[in-house]
Order: sequence, then structure tokens, then C-alpha cells
Amino acid sequence: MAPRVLVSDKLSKTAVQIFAGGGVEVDYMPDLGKDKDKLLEVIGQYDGLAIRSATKVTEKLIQAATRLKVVGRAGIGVDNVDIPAASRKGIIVMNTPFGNSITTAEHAIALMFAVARQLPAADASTQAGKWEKNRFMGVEITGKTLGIIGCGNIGAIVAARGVGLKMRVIAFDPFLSADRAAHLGIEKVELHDLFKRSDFITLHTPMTDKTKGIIDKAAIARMKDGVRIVNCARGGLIVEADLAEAIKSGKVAGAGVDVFEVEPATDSPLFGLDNVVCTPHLGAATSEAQENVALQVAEQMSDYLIRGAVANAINMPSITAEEAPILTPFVQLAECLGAFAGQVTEEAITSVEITYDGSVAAMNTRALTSAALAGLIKSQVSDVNMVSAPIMAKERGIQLTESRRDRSGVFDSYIKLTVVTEKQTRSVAGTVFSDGKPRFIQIKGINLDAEVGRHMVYTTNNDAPGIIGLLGTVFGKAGVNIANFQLGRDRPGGNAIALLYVDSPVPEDVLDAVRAHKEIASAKPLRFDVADVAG
Ligand SMILES: NC(=O)C1=CN([C@@H]2O[C@H](COP(=O)(O)OP(=O)(O)OC[C@H]3O[C@@H](n4cnc5c(N)ncnc54)[C@H](O)[C@@H]3O)[C@@H](O)[C@H]2O)C=CC1
Ligand SMILES: O=C(O)CCC(=O)C(=O)O
Repeated sequence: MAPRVLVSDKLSKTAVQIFAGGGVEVDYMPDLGKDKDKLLEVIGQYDGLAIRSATKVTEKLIQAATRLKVVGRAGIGVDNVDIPAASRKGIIVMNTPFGNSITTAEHAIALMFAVARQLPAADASTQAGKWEKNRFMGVEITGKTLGIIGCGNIGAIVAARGVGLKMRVIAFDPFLSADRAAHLGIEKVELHDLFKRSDFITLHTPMTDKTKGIIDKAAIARMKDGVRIVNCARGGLIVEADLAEAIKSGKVAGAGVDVFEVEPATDSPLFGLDNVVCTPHLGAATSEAQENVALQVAEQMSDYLIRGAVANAINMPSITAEEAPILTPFVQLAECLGAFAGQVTEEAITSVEITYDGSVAAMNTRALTSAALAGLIKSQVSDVNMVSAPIMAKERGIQLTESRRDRSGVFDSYIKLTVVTEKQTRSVAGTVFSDGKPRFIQIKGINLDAEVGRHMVYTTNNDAPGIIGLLGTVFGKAGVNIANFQLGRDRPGGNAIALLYVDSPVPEDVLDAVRAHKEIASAKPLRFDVADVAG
């Protein structure tokens, strides 16, 4: 069955063509995002949801989205999506991080000019026939200091434009390296220095707990008199009432505001003030940017729904379309290793160590680790996948260590998972054979070579005669067919294990008959619901 995607905001029709051309069924309902109740009613029918900023992907919507696998934001900011709730439900959230960056940077520069020369007011006055040449005295931009708060994709484009306009560009961004600043031809500064020195300040950070209200009364007090401020990032970065006061007092000479604390903004303390230029969140509104983001989001979502490739996900490591087929057998192996450890572990897990050995060490191990954690947690919570597993492991206080060794031994690649509880440490290792199927190759340090089947039984016992006979007889009597039987031991007469792949689930009373034997320490039924396992 073809996956179904709902487009619930206004997106270029290019997106619809790409979905349809890629084998995805698509419903284009650009106004549905504004109708919360109707959206709640229909969301259960879709595997994907493509949005811009009008659709609010709340926890309530996510709970109703029983089939949803991916939310694609045609744009950058994902503050309209409850990412923790989506992650917990195993839903990937993707954005298109570059498609509208140039357009948004250009809008910031446009607002800077509009404020420097009071263009909208001058236009209105001229068209009203007033010819007020003396009223609209502007300022030059050349030689002025432009302070950029947040120098990521958009901030860096603004920086380059600022340098091109012969401005002195300074930037505050804790993640901006000195090398990158030098490469951009700008100066990296601290925030207080930026406030003190800038003639123009432009904001380009995401909205986070740290950036919310970064421009408030106290910040404005530290700025140069007559500073001009531009915000094309997110409304809540500026406390609008504080900015309005500072404009009225003349401390701030003007502001260009594209984004508001509450959107759509039908009222704001900034409205009607002299030299405040407002636009209705138009930063990304060019035909070029909208084509880019629509095309990109539709390609990314189709790639994920059809081929399992993950690009630009906020809550999941990327997997390219090329690496997906190579990675898939190892994803399944990692999930089987996790599932084995999860099913034989009865106490709370305190830590997990995953070692990648050989050529698998060069693969996308973040994705493999997520798969191993998903397998591990699935024995306790059925509704978990590679997206939700890392967050669930963290919530359970499980410490995670990942190591890679590019030398391999007997096997070209293998993965070893070690699970530590308060009582014991348990390890299981596996590889992928040339048939693409996962194999267990070591359990508790004991070597074996066991095909993974949907239904299995794992026993631990003393290495003594008669165990094969016991298992064969008890299972035979119960009508349980053994498809594969693997044994291993640490030394003759020492600790031994058996791993049996059986054609049907083994009833508890049959396992009790096995457990009753004096040489058997434990007998566990196992189930592996992974695509490529036998059975
Ligand atoms: N007005 C509009 O229509 C549009 C608005 N945007 C908004 O622009 C913002 C920036 O987008 P991009 O440049 O693509 O993001 P980005 O992730 O490439 O850059 C953001 C930068 O902010 C920095 N940053 C984070 N916390 C900071 C802090 N406390 N202080 C200073 N810097 C901090 C980061 O290190 C990063 O370099 C986003 O919030 C996005 O939602 C994006 C597109 C269109
Ligand atoms: O889709 C839009 O018009 C808004 C774009 C935006 O704010 C973003 O990409 O973060």
C-alpha cells in the first residue's frame, strides 16, 4: 500500500508533484492546518504530514496520529512541532535547513535599509501628496557596525552581505569558531560588546530558553543610543513592550520586525510607532525559497517513506538513500542484539556499551545504536522505534557508551552489545552473513553461530551429557519443531548455552519441563520481530 501524506499548509504545488511522482499518495489541504479539530479528525489516516508554520503539531495531534511516521517542515524553524512528543511516539521530524536562508537573509537586509531610510513612511507620505523632504532624514549604512546575534546559516549570509555593503560586522554566537569568523571577515564578540558597539543589530538565532527575550529592557539599556534593530528570526526573541518603550523614548531609532510574539499578529505594542517597519512573517516568502523548501521537503519525506533514507531530521541521525540498503542488515542485527539482551535481562539496566568492529565501524553507527536501543527497550515497551529509543533510554537513566575499532577478526564486521544491571553484566555479539541475515556469534563470551529466527529458546546449563537429547525429546513431544540448534560452552564441563530456533512459540509448560532438569539453569523463550529474520 502506498504511504499517504497530508499537506496541511500552503506549499508550492511542486511538493504535490514530487510526492505523487515518487509513489506517495498525497492530499493537498492548505487550510487544514488552521482547523485544529478537523486536523485531529483526519490525521490518523496519514503516514506523513507536510507543514509550514500554520499547522501546530501538538502532543494532542501526535497522540491522534496513529499511523504517522514523519513530519516534514518546509522551512527552518520547528517551534510549531512538539519534538519531544513526536520523538516519544517514534515520529521523525525533518526540516529543510537551507532552502529559504538566502531569502530570509535578504529580507533582514531589506528591513535594515527600510529602517535606515524610513522607506515605508516616506512612501506613504509621498503617495499622499505631502512631499516631506525634511521629515525623512536617514542614516548611511556604509562604515556602520552591524551586530549579528546568531551566526549560523542565515546569520552568515547576512554577515557576507554586510561586509559587501562595507559595514563593520561583529557577531555573537557561542558556536561560531574563530576560524569561521575570520573566513567570513567578521569579528566574534561577546554579547555585551555587541550591544555596546552596534549601530544595527540583527537577530538570527532559533527560539530557545536561552534566546527567549534576549532583547529586553536590560539589554536595550546596554545598547548605543540610536541603535536600529531587525528581527527576522522568531518573535519571542524580543520583548515587544520593552522595544516599544525604547522606540518611544528615542533610545532605539527604529526597528524592522518580521516576526511577533503572537502570530498572526493582529495587535502589537510596536504597531503605529514611528520608524517601526513591520512585515507579516515574510522572511521566507519568495517564489524561489518556496519552490526550494517544497521540493526539498517532498523529496526528503518520500525518500524516508519509500526507501528509509533519513535527511535533515531533528530527532534522528541521517541515513542517505545510498547507505540505507547497506545499513539495513546491520540495523536489523543491532535490533536483534538489543532484543536478545532486553528479553534475557530482568533487572533495571544501568548502562549499555556498544562496540563496532571491522567495516561496520565506518558506517552510520548512530543509527545502529538507536536500533540496538530500540530492540533493548522493546521487551518492556512495545511502542518504540529508532527515533524514540534514545530518548526513552535517557529517560530510564541508561548510560550509553559507543566505541569503534576498525580492525576485524574472523568476521569482516561485528557488533557487540554489553548490558550492565545492578546484578550482572551480559554481552551478546553478532554479525551479518553474505545472505544479509543477522547471526548471533557470541553470548556471554561463548562462541557459536546461530541464525536468528522469529521464535527462539535460550538455555543456560552445565556442560553435561544429555542436554541435546532432553531438549529434542521435550520439544518433540510437545510438537515444537526445531529448525536450528546451536550449542556453546566456555570449557569442557563448564558453563554452556544453547540457542534454538523453533518453528512456533514454545508453551510455558514445555519450558518448565526443560527447567526441571538438574543441569539446566534457565530456559527463556525469545521472539524477534525483525523484518529479515527466518521464520
Ligand atoms: N522570518 C522567517 O520567515 C524565517 C525565520 N527563520 C528563523 O531564523 C532562525 C535562524 O535560522 P538559521 O540561520 O537557518 O539557523 P542555524 O541553526 O543555521 O543558526 C542559528 C545560530 O544561532 C546560534 N545560537 C544558538 N543559540 C544562541 C544564543 N543563545 N546566542 C547566540 N547565538 C545562538 C547557533 O549557534 C547557530 O549558529 C531560526 O530561528 C529560524 O526559525 C528561518 C527562516 C525564515
Ligand atoms: O514558512 C514560512 O513562511 C516561515 C519560514 C520560517 O519561519 C522558517 O523557515 O523558520
